[in-house]
Amino acid sequence: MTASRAIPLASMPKAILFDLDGTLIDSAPDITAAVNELLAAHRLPPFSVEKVTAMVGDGMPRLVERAFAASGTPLVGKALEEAVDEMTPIYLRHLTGRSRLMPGAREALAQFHMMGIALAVATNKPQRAAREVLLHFGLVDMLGAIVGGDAVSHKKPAPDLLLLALEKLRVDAGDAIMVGDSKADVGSARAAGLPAVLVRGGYTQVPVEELGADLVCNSLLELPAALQALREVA
Ligand SMILES: O=C(O)COP(=O)(O)O
Ligand SMILES: [Mg+2]
Repeated sequence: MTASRAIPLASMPKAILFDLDGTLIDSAPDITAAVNELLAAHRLPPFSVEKVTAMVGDGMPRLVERAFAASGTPLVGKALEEAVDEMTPIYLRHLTGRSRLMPGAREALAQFHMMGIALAVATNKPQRAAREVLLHFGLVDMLGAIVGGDAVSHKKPAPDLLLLALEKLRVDAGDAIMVGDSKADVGSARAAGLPAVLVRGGYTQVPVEELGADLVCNSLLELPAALQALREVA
């Protein structure tokens, strides 16, 4: 655990907002299967999980745009919109078969839930997809809100998703923290006025230490103790 800056927490937060892809779940293999099915329908060759992982983080429309661009057939305007529409049912067919919970995800959520902390997921993934994944892994009952990229006009790193989640939880930004894996998570947390915690092992292309988070954890297994320790020094 490394703190790059003192997290401004005098007490445990009233709410914790979690990113989904690369933070609570390792969904890159499913997302890759969806991308490759879409590309195959356009007679384009598949990409590796590593290659697709680098395209994830800014929502499904950007994923589709990046996949076609990387295939040497960039799409814009109506053609891109049509490809995104075509991707929607494909994406929904590849949500959980190859995905796993990240280490400590269930345990961390359960521990915070038991402590009475309100929990939400704020993800750039489409909302319906996010809900289905969380249902599959049996996490929905611990969550006070699930907000997805298509629920707002500006995805992370804009603050909109986090503010919507906080509104649903009825918690002020000053009483909450954001936990994620990438630049968009830190950006959205800064924009919404929340401390940002990053967890290693997600889908960032830039080392997490370089993203300006208040705290970096090796895994979600460390998170409950890390927050407790920060409270004790605050
Ligand atoms: O679907 C994406 O692009 C990323 O989703 P995330 O915000 O949960 O990381
Ligand atoms: Mg993520």
